[in-house]
Amino acid sequence: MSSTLRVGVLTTYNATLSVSDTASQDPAADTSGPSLCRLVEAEPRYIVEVTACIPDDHKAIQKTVTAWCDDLDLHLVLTTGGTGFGVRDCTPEAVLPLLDRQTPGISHLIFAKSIQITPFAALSRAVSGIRGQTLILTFPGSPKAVKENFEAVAKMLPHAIDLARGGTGKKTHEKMQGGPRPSGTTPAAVEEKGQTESSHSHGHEHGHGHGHGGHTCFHHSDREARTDAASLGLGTPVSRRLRKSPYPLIPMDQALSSVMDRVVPLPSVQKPVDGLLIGAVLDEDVVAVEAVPGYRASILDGYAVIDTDGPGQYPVTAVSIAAASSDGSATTLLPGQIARITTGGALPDGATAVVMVEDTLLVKSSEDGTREETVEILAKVRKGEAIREIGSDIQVGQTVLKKGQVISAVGGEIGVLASIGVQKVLVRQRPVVGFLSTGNEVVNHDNGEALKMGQIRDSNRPTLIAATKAAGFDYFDLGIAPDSPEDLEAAIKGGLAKCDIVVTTGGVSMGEMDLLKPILEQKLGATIHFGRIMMKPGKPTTFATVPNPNGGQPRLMFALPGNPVSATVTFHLFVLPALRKLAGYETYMWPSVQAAVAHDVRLDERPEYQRAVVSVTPEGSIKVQSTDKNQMSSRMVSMLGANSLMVLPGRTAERDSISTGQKIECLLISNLG
Ligand SMILES: Nc1nc2c(c(=O)[nH]1)N[C@H]1C(S)=C(S)[C@@H](COP(=O)(O)OP(=O)(O)OC[C@H]3O[C@@H](n4cnc5c(N)ncnc54)[C@H](O)[C@@H]3O)O[C@H]1N2
Ligand code: MOO
Ligand SMILES: [Mg+2]
Repeated sequence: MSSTLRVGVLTTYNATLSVSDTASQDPAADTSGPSLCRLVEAEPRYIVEVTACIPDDHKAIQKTVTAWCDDLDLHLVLTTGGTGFGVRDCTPEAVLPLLDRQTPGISHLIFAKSIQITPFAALSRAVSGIRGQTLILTFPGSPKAVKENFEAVAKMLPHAIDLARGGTGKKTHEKMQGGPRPSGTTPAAVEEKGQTESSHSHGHEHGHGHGHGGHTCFHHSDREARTDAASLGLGTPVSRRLRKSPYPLIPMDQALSSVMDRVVPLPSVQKPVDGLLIGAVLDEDVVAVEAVPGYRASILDGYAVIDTDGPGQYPVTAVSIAAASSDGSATTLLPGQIARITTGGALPDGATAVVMVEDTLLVKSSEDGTREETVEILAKVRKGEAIREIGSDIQVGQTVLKKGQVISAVGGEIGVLASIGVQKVLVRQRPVVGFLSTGNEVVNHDNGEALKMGQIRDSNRPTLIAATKAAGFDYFDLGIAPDSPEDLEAAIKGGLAKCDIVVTTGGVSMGEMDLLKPILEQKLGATIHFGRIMMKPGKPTTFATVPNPNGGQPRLMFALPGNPVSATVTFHLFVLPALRKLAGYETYMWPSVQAAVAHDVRLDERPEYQRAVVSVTPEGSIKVQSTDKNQMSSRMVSMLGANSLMVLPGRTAERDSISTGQKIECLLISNLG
């Protein structure tokens, strides 16, 4: 069993609730999804890799659970919600047909524990089982029930997961037992012994004490018990929105590998050798089928000689000016003869060296004075001197370029390919990225009109498009979409049809107009791999994979935060490396240097990517300076002149700043200043 167990947490909610349904509910209460994530991640062996919050919809539940089991091959899928008696509660009905095998023992164990706490546990219709190698448990929709249910199975879960994946479960079992398992002890029996009493709260999926003096109600459905039941759903009244993000705050390195592990380089195509090839990554070794030079060529302007003739006066019997030979053959030099030759001219057969004109004297010219007839060779020359032999630059059969090599803008690769007559090469397709700005307040930066109260100019799209162009990638400008589900869905779908990556900015945080996450999950069938990162700026950065409307590899979707600096920084940290990997680059992350900070830097509680200028001092050391003391994510001026992002760790009790002169890692996102 791998050391980390990858978990998916699916929260379902009733999207048809009206505002009045929430009247008696405690809006500050936690939600079951985030509670479950916290419970799971309290155990270091688990990592919540994906979460989703979707309506109580049979098909939507099946789609998500199937994708998590079959595509993501998670170890464990936990659902919360939809297990009660409510008319819309359909999680068991959705999940049951997906199971290859049911695990009634686990369901009974949960039931046995829950019924000790409240008789209303009898109203849970939760199921559990295995699909492929993934264990699936369905929990009710209240945080308390979720806690009790999870605690009921917590000790046994790793063992169950191990068995579901074909393991023997021996290790886990021994660990649980504090030693090797005595033969004949069943996992269930072990579990019973290992259980601790969970707190006797009354929280269960069908109603309890919030605001109602402990009322319990048999017929209440799952949704009503979710006293916290706000949601991130579309069409859900703001009063019912989630008050805590259901997306776990994951560390940056996890977010980066979550993205990069899902980026598969694009297929390859034959492309002509020309300037459009710059930036492309070769997907084949290129072997020379022509030699360079293709004939014995002179390096100098002078005389082709036979070295053994030595210094002396010789008749000039032939001329070789660099040009194609009219009959395809070379002239022949006999001992005692020399030939006039220019740089690049073909050597006559028999010539063994070239003497430069500066090392000769004219002895006799023709009668009309136009031709050299006799020339004196002043110095001795060595055999082979000033001759480029056939293939001395590139031999036939030599591998000149390697698969994976980038066709640089410097010119070397194009030059070599051209010199050996290669007309087409196999290169990775270049990805295309689409940019969509979102927000009712956002207007085109160049519309020429004065801004109305509440409007802002779209700085994100021009910024990201410019950075994309500079990196040599193609893009589609998808314009601006207002904060309406229909407009956003249509604009993103348009982008997905023609772009390998779609990047949106705005609408990913906690506001009622922040619709990107629910649209991705509920309208586009996307799998959100993360929705929040422990970083500054860029906390709500969202990454999803979306089914490709044209078939093939899923599309990648980055829903970046709207704040301009957050959008720009996360674009550099995630999108450009993803584009480079898609394009086949083997090195796709930014290079970094250690630089001494030129001033004290205060640390934020979140690991921070501060905009900075890295430079080389006259003494040759590398220093770094923040661009701006006030590094707010809305202040685009903090990007001015930045060539680097300082990688600052989060503040700890031991360290709250970096002192002047201390070295810090800096990512180089542009040339050194
Ligand atoms: N209750 C909470 N509120 C916020 C949180 C949070 O955790 N809880 N996170 C904050 C953080 S951090 C960020 S970053 C932002 C992200 O906001 P959104 O991605 O939802 O973006 P919007 O709300 O649409 O816009 C934010 C900001 O950016 C301006 N904007 C949007 N698009 C553009 C554009 N194309 N060009 C220029 N400026 C743009 C927009 O007008 C807003 O001022 O959320 C915090 N809130
Ligand atoms: O994380 Mo946000 O991007 O700070 O403003
Ligand atoms: Mg917002």
